[in-house]
Amino acid sequence: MDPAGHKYFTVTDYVIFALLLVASTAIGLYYAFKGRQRTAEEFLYADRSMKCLPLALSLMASFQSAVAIIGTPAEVYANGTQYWFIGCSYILGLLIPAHIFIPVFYRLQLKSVYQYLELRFCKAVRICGTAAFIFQMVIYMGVSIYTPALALNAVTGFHLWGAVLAIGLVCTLNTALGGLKAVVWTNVFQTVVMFTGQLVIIILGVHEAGGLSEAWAKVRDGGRISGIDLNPDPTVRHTFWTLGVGGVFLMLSLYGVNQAQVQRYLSSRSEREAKMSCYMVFPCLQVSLMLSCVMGLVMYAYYGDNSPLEQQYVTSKDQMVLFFVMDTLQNFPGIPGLFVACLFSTSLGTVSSAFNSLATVTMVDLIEPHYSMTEARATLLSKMLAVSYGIICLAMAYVIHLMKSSVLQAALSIFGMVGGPLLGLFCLGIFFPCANSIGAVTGLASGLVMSFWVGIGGFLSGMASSVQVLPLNSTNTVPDVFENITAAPAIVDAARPKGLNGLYSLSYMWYSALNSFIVVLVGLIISFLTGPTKGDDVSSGTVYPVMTTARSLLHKLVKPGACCLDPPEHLIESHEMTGNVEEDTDTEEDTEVFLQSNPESHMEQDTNV
Ligand SMILES: CC(C)(CO)[C@@H](O)C(=O)NCCC(=O)O
Ligand code: NA
Repeated sequence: MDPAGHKYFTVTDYVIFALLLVASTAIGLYYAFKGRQRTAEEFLYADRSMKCLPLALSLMASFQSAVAIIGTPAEVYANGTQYWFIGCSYILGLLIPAHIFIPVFYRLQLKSVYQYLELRFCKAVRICGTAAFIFQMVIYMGVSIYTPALALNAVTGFHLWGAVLAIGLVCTLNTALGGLKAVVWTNVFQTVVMFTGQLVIIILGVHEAGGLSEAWAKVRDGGRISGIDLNPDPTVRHTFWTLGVGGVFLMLSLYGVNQAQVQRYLSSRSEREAKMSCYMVFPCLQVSLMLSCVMGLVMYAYYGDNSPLEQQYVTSKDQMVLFFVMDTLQNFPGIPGLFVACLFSTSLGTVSSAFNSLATVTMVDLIEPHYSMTEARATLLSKMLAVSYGIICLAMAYVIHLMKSSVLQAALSIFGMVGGPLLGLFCLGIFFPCANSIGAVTGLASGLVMSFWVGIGGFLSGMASSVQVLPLNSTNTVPDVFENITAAPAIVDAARPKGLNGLYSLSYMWYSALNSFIVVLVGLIISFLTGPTKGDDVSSGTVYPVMTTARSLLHKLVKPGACCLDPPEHLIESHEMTGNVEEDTDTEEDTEVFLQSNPESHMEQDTNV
């Protein structure tokens, strides 16, 4: 360690790190030459030929970046394992996309998820949705590129913008040259690196902390193992309700209606395969959550309350994990390099997946409907788009550099603030046949206004209150302007936020639920005032038949197996119309329910798109 507290990489570390970047680029190049990417369909949808295991890993990689690897342990170190309860939200957060969103989107054979909005409402709604998505992803990219670079810079003195540029360059190359197939396969590789890196660090870390039983005793005595917190107060940052229920809406906005994910569902060989991949995300996400939470515990077992932040080795809690690795595992050559590779790897995957989806929506939703062009032209343009977004996101990283906040909360807040209203918009279309276009646009606008009002209000009032109060009793809270004061319950009771401040101190985990609810509510009210859409006027296949499905499910519970033994005639017919019979030999039961409820709709499908 030098006087500035920097710890340095050895040659082995550099070699391992460099290998990661080279391997990621090589996979991109391989698919670039193998697939040739002659058509935009191939570039953006991998010719709709993907299998479910690589897709599942890739689905996970989209929204799992260095932010989670660095932010989660820091959260657990500071506030205990309460955050782990977000794992409960994965159940509904993945079941609902698999059984509601995937069937609707897959059968419409969409080119982008925003095309749904035009089919269901009108072109204006589609453009608003696309714009909101681009905005969300560009900010999120800034966070996920910047996070690993900053940590690396703070701890090893590695050049900050050098690291940012390296990520940007590798991802841009990958996306521009390789297309979706390359992105998916690099994602698979990166996920493996991520799991390996975390696992190795945990094992060695436990060893350094004095063995398993010693480590366990320390975290238990330090109060880091949290029991379930059932406090219904929505302003408490992390409780079972904010995480387990609020988290469902967060998950839906990511895994249900986000283009990056829907594009992966659509690229699979069959609807069944798409659903399976969504199911398979569940264990992968749980393992990943477990590893990052355990990492936080290991860090606590090693440092106790005497954190590197307090000893001023690092300046923010998001730098702690990497510092921990460099501090304890420097004598294991290559291990710091492996961990840095793991950090960069996860962010690389996220960024390539985002670039690819951004290029897709810009092409499909903003350019194609207005200008017609040849296939070759279109492919070239999608590649140029990937490059342009690369540059914009680098600029965004600089903006994030200027803001100082906890990266995990920043990323999840962005998902809730922009992803929440988008989720609301899709729910309005899918579940409420009466909603009309005016309602949809006004609803989306209200949701966005609400979200920025509460989000920015919360940010500012959090900043104000962190100046006044917080007599830190050294241990379990680390000051952080982006976090609500509710992190320290004792203080909150004394100064309970009132009026608007009550709204501002809403836990960021509720943002997605609140904002999507506002969109649906306002959307319905305006639709009724301006003349609700009549049932027959809704494009077929764009509404999920909630009541029919519920009734059929109920019926099946009473008479189990009835419909499986004796499928009605029209069911088989309509099945053929969807065009993927060869894959769907044993479709699950609820699919049949859905088909049964509106068999005609699928016949018109092809002419519709
Ligand atoms: C999306 C969740 C919440 C799913 O666990 C998780 O991946 C996460 O916390 N992501 C943070 C953002 C990121 O890692 O880039
Ligand atoms: Na990732």
